[in-house]
Amino acid sequence: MPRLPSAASTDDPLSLLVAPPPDEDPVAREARLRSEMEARRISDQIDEELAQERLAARRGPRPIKLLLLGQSESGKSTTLKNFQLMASPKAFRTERVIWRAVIQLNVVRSIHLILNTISDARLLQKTTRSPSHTPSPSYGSRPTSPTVADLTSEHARLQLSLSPLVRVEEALVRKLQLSAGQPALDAGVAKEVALNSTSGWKGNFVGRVLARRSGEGGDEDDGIDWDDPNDPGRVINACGEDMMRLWEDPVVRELLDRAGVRLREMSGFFLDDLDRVTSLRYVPTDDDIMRARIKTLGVSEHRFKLSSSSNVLSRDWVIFDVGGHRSLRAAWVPYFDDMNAIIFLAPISCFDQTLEEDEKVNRLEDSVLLWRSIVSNRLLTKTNMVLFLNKCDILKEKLGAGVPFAKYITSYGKRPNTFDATSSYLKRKFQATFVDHSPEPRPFFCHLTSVTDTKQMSHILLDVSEFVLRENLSRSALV
Ligand SMILES: Nc1nc2c(ncn2[C@@H]2O[C@H](COP(=O)(O)OP(=O)(O)OP(=O)(O)O)[C@@H](O)[C@H]2O)c(=O)[nH]1
Ligand SMILES: [Mg+2]
Repeated sequence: MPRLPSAASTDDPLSLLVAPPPDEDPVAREARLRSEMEARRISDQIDEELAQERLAARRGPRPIKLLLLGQSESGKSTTLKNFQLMASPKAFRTERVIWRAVIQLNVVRSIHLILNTISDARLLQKTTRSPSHTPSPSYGSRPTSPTVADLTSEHARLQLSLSPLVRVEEALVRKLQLSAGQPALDAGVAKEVALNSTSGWKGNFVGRVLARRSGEGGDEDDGIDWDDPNDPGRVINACGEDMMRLWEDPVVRELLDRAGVRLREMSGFFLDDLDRVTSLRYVPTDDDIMRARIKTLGVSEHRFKLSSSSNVLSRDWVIFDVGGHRSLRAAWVPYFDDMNAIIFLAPISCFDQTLEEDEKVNRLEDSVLLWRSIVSNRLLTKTNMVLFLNKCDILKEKLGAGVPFAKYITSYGKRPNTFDATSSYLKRKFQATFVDHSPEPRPFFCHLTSVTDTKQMSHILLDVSEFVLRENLSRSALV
């Protein structure tokens, strides 16, 4: 068995070097022992100082922790994207390759919705012609559209020419879900593609793209391999003109209206940008990335440093993004402990919509109830609350198009159907809930937002960050 040399071992070069001289007299010996003791004292002192420094660095200024809450599609992940853009625009833009795939998926999903609506209408037309017809439950008691009869062979041609998009959709879903380490679902089965953000799908995706790029010498700037023969962008580009024809067709628009399919209000709507988005060399802009939609599963944690000219914000921040679907809300609770602030998003344009999870529940009502349960939660008594009354751009459009707010929110009564009046009314309602249900008095901090508007958000997020830091400082001064 091999033996380690002992301290006194004469063949250990280090022992030989530090050993006292064989002829050392008592005075020399005492001087040597004194200087060895002093050296040990200094060494111990240095060790102690290093240990203290390590401890202080570990304790550091604690990062500010921020949790994003709200129902599904309220704009949480979009708010996170704005924070990421503010903290590090360069890192944010390295992810354009992923968002390109997400936007392509959003586009082909919208086209499929249109094609399915046409197929349903044709089916309905056939069954209404048959003598034994009873109204289809999916169309309810809606009268048969006179425009169904206007569907021509050109529509049939478009349906056929756009059929390759089914495979493109499947390929995109597989690509994104495999990056997320999730089993790939059949694109037709999954109502909406959702990704488990805890598994770092963006990192996997970018990593694979970068690895392939370095192997094949692709484009250096945006991570997109323009020479990839399997790039879904090629089929999308080949179908581009027919997609535009389909979307701009008046008969198709009429069918969508009658079927209640309001594509412009849906998440991930890019059909008004088909010209650009289906071009062969399409690279998403920052604004496109804000509008791209992928549903969040699980909870993801994002760390970054914010800085400002005044250096007020130079702190580490950790932001937690969660899935807002009803089935995912129980996963929020473990994160309530030790949070400095919550940004709660309530999409106020949804006053005339119901939850995807439960079609009997009005979306705005769900937001108010959710807000009440968050502000009254005792675990969050010391947590600062920031409220974003979001999707103001869509609210303005809806009210401008004449959708009556009071029809859905009956307590609104006879007030004017304008953006100023409805948003002020909702702000008062949310504030009253906050004041009545908070266990302790807290400042009410609210913004009217359109979180897809990066310019507006850069100001709002600075304001929010300063508020959170200020409140955090005054709280720690009280402790
Ligand atoms: N026009 C407009 N669209 C918005 C706004 N806020 C969010 N969106 C869009 O709405 C969709 C849903 O937003 P997300 O940020 O993904 O919603 P979320 O709260 O993270 O949803 P879950 O992950 O399902 O919980 C995205 O396509 C966004 O681009 C807004 O203020 N205006
Ligand atoms: Mg999300």
